Amino acid sequence: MSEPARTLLIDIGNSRIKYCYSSDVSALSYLDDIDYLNQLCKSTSRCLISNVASQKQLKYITDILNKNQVNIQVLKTQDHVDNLKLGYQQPESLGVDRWLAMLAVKQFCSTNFAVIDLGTAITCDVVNEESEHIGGWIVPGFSTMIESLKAKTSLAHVKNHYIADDLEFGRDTSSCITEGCKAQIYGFIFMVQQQMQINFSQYKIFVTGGDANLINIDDFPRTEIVENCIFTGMMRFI
Ligand SMILES: Nc1ncnc2c1ncn2[C@@H]1O[C@H](COP(=O)(O)OP(=O)(O)OP(=O)(O)O)[C@@H](O)[C@H]1O
Ligand SMILES: CC(C)(CO)[C@@H](O)C(=O)NCCC(=O)O
Ligand SMILES: [K+]
Repeated sequence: MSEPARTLLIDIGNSRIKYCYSSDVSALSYLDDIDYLNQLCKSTSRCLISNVASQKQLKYITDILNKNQVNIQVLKTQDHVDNLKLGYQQPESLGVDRWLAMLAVKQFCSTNFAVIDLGTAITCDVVNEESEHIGGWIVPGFSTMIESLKAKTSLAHVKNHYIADDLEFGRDTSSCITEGCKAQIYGFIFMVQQQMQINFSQYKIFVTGGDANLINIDDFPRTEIVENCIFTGMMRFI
């Protein structure tokens, strides 16, 4: 029997490329060697792409897909999909990853919500019960904070291995950095919570992204982790 038709989903993130098939969005892998895409093309005829990296990066990937006769759809941020009204004056300038994360959460959440993506950048986007995107925040992500701290100080030589399960005060340079940057993320989430509390009587907060495992979610009421938000959002276009 031939394999069922399935679509390849590719998320070109700021620092790495992830992919999965529409048959199982939870089984995501990292495309560390882009040329491996030639292998992936053998089991698909269609591909959806979200890209927040460079056009050059996107072209490299679409060239491989075209060569393998895979049908490509590059997703672009659009206003008024699934009734979601974007808060930007120029909606198309809102990152497609942020838009897809909001569309993903809208699939299962009908109350006011904030979605926080802990990636290379950390973003927060707030959507009310009327499906209006109120706005959001963009700050450096965990690794980005550490890299910029090292670039601007004489801490460049410090190796950062240790990350505590719960938030701790550091007792050497390395743990002061990792725990301190973790504390920045805790602070960010607490501020999201405070603003949600001020604006809404009912709300939920969802956390996603590569660094979601850094925080202890039990420390935050009304907050839960949702994995693979971007791919779940992409499934809307299958
Ligand atoms: N091999 C890796 N490359 C990059 N980041 C990694 C890697 N392994 C773990 N990480 C962690 O994942 C975080 C990045 O998260 P994520 O993978 O969601 O980012 P991304 O690929 O840039 O996508 P996004 O566009 O969502 O930011 C980094 O801050 C880092 O701590
Ligand atoms: C903010 C990031 C870097 C987060 O990945 C991405 O969504 C992006 O490049 N966005 C474009 C700018 C914006 O969303 O306002
Ligand atoms: K992100």
